[in-house]
Amino acid sequence: MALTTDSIKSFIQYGDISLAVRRTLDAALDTQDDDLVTEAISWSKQYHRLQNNDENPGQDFFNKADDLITRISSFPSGRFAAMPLLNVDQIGKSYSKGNFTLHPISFEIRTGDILGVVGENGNGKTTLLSCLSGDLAIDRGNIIYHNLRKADYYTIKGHVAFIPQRIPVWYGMLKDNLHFSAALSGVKGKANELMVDFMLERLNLSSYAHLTWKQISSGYRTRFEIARVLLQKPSLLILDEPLANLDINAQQTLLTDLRNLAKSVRHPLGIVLSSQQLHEVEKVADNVLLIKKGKCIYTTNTQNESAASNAIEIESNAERELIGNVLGAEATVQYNGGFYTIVAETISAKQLLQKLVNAGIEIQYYRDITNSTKRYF
Ligand SMILES: Nc1ncnc2c1ncn2[C@@H]1O[C@H](COP(=O)(O)OP(=O)(O)OP(=O)(O)O)[C@@H](O)[C@H]1O
Repeated sequence: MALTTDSIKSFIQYGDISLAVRRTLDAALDTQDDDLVTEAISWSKQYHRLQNNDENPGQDFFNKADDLITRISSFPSGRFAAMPLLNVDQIGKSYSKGNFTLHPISFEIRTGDILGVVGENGNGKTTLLSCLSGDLAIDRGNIIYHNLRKADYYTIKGHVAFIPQRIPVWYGMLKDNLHFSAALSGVKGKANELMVDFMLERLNLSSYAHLTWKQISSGYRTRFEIARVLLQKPSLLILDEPLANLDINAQQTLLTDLRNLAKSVRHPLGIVLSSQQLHEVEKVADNVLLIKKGKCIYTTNTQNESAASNAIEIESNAERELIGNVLGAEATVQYNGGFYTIVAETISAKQLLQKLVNAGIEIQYYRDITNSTKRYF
């Protein structure tokens, strides 16, 4: 576990304590040593207590970190190996009412993969996700779930977890629902207590454990739902717009956590998530599908062959005419209400930026979108 513990040490060194705590919990779980997991949970609780009281961690906190890191690193590193999970071959779907059609689409997902599904409202993201989760029957094509012997509804449901955009109401306390969820997947007795405690800490829900659905915000309901389905150990986790109810920090935390969860040594999984937050999704996804009017018009897996020009996106108060004059015939400039999209075939994204800066144009925001789905939005 030397690699993992080295990164935890560096998070602590640079003050990224929250990240260090989350990674330590994951690494402790990967050791499968219950005592170590219990101690990591209590260390994490100490951190959250300090945070809630606006206090800085003291020496005892860092000593405990050293102790946990040393013990975790004495375990052999498990090896993550990507395995085929799902093959989606030319699937399509129409509804009995209305005109919408999801046109044939193909892709594959392996354990450890994150697939981002992006597109504007009403373009078919939820439809595609519901086909993958088994909630909607497909009209054509084939989905192969590699580690299932049968692909009937109940078997798929035991293997694929789907978190909808609007989290359904649950009854009773959050903690009891988690115990129930773990029990449904066969985790009983002490192991159930440990795993629920772990999940509450891991998703920073411990101080909400005794609250009900009505008493927590929509962002926390999303976190609760993630904790609940993870206790059922799915091999494919599908999340419909999970970022929608989260603040910007929580979005980053969730995406980094999903990245790590997918490649967990103990329980690797595939993840599919839909979102409007294109750039955020592109940062963590292995492949991004852009769906427009029910058609997959772009995937990042094929972009390397198709990106024949360079593109940047900038935010600037400069007039379009001035930008156009500075760049001349080498680039086309488009204004998209707030942003300029600039495309050029012969000059690189960096050179485009350089020219603008050299001409004294003030730029509030810049992004190289040469290989981004954003170009096709
Ligand atoms: N049960 C249904 N019967 C008929 N049409 C439907 C049904 N469900 C969805 N649609 C239509 O299918 C299209 C795609 O909807 P879908 O929810 O898949 O899009 P989306 O990209 O997820 O949108 P959003 O980002 O708003 O959630 C829409 O035009 C919607 O009206």
